[in-house]
Amino acid sequence: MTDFLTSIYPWTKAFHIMAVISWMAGLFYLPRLFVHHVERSDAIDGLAPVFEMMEGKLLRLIMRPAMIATWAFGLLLVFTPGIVDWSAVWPWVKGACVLAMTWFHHWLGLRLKDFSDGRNSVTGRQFRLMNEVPTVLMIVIVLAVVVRF
Ligand code: HEM
Repeated sequence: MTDFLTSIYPWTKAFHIMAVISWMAGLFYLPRLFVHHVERSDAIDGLAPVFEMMEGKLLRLIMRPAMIATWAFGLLLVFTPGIVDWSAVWPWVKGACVLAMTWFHHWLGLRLKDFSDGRNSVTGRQFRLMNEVPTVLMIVIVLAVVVRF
């Protein structure tokens, strides 16, 4: 099994990176959609359900499968022999940031449910601030895996 994981390592990493790009695209865009949902949807009748449809499709059809694929390929990389040196700092930093990114994904899902239940209480400004969370985490993760401090 470990020989097999070693032989497919470049493929696993390639698909991990593709999944990461897709997941990140959604994590960056969904909070932006929420900003406009909060600030603009009262201006035009029928706009709020259009936002909800776009947000729901982004979350369910792109972000959720991409998050699952990121985790699946990432864990295959973890189990590939010789890839992760647990005595180094970077895997722990990356692990903590990845857990925070996963929490952020679920936080967005809860906010979407609030919108569909008509009880959103987060302001556009707060969504703008939260939009920085995946940016900061992404910077730390990429530095951790590439620079390997
Ligand atoms: C979801 C759980 C994740 C796990 C378990 C995981 C695990 C791993 C592992 C073990 C590697 C292999 C490092 C190597 O080949 O030397 C890797 C590579 C990589 N990961 Fe992740 N990762 C996860 C999520 C993420 C996220 C969220 C990002 C970006 C925001 C990311 C970006 C990368 C990049 C860019 C590489 C390639 C680094 C290189 O070329 O050496 N990963 N990941």
